[in-house]
Amino acid sequence: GIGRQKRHISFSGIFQQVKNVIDETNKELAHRKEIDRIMLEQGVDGALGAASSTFASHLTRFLYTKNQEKVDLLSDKAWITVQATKKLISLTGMSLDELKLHPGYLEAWRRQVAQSCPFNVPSCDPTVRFRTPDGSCNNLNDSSVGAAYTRQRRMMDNAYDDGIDLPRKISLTGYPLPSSRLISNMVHKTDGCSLPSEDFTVMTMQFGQFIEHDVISTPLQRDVRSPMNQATSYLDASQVYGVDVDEQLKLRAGVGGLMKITPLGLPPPSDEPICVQENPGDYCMATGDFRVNHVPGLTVMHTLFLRQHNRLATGLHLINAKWDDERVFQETRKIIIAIEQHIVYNHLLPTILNNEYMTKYGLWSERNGHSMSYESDEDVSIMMGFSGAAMRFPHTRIPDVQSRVNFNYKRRQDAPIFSTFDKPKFVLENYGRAMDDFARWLVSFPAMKDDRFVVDGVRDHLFRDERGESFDLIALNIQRAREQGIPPYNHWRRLCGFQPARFFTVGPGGFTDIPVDVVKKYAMLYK
Ligand code: HEM
Ligand SMILES: [Ca+2]
Repeated sequence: GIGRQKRHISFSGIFQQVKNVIDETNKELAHRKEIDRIMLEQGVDGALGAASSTFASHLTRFLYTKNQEKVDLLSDKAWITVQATKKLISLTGMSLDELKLHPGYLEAWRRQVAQSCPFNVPSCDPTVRFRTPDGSCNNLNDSSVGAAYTRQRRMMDNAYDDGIDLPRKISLTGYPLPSSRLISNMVHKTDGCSLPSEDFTVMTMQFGQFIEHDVISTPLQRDVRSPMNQATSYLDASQVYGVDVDEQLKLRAGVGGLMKITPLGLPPPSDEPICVQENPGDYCMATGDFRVNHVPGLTVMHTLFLRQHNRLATGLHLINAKWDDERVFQETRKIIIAIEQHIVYNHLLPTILNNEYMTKYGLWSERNGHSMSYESDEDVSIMMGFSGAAMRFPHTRIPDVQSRVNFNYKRRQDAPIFSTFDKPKFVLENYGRAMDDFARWLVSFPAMKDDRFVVDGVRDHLFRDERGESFDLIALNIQRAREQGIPPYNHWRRLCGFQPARFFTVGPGGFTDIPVDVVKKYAMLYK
């Protein structure tokens, strides 16, 4: 039909067609931006931003856009790519797969889109001693892989309803998917069943969130469904130091390799105050990652690493008097990164993977010396299934409270977790000594069990405001996966070499790794 005819047009014809759709889409983008500008001037978006207790602003604190200019530029290009693809599909009558395989369109597309791509491939000096701030040049074969502000990747095709950018709304049966909140209520509500772990302290949760912020930071990108990562994908303490030279310089003291720290030993104030300041003297803290103020326990982790940096730098400078600020800073940073990696591999991962898998995948550190293993053809960039789903599993480890434990571990004072979100007043209490109290809690009280139950403090009362309205973290997780086109359960089973589940039963042909009571719930939820 039409598709076949069109495939025979000349290359210059194809080139012109691609050019036209891109030009047209550029014009549409300019128009949309003009509308946005007018809305902002008239206060529609502005009103949301100004009222700091609104849900919208709470949510944007968690999925915050760090470098608006950079993210906007990249999002615009991504938006144009998506919209122009849709236009080409309707213009040519070809399917997405046919277009992708068509040599003429592919070539015309590459030439024109690549030309306007704002991303430069970094050039690398293989002799430098230290990691770059943004993670580039770690892999000399592919210098931008894993760098900040590059794309997240997929393990398999996306599962958008239209294969391009439409969030998943329809199940395989053609019926609408159940509401995320309903799933959360039926499967993840504790009903008093959420038990403390018998093996692990709150620190396993808190250190987990801390290192998650080292490797993942998905910005809110309007209209574009293929997220980028604002963090470096490497475990390189970018949540401590930032992801570019400018960020690092802002956080550094400029002498002796030290980082800025207040006289009370706390992180310095941020010039972007995205936290809730309630008491006089409250201030939002600045670290390499903007999420530092989310809960007191997380602020503790940032403070620990900051103090440890300055402690090491002071010592290194003492024994290497000739080293300048830069040298002391970089040598210290290198040690801090090694410490963090050591804890991840030898202490955190074994709380998640059993001995068999730790050994099978060679995850333990060497007992002596260091490992020289490096796989340059391994793509280290964060996978969307990881940021959007798998790495969120420790949400089940979150306790309902954030607690202070006194110096002799005798008294404990609980604050409901929902009362602490984004409020630095908790750690600032008592001239910052409350930080120690929260730290003692992290290492002396249990995290919650790794099960399907999630405490009400984040499942019912996330960002609860004065009117008692709130979010549900688990419903957000489920919804986010649908928005990001993360493939459904059976796709992952196939990818892992298992048969897909065909019936709501346990055993052959059904679910094999989910308890029968949960399978019954799924049978009620899904067609
Ligand atoms: C105090 C405890 C925690 C709270 C209040 C919290 C809250 C949140 C919120 C509100 C989001 C954004 C949800 C969305 O709209 O998609 C989020 C995302 C996420 N959380 Fe948590 N979380 C906590 C602990 C953890 C822990 C312990 C881990 C893992 C070790 C974790 C892993 C993640 C990941 C991977 C994301 C996606 C981040 C991104 O793509 O930028 N969280 N969390
Ligand atoms: Ca990193």
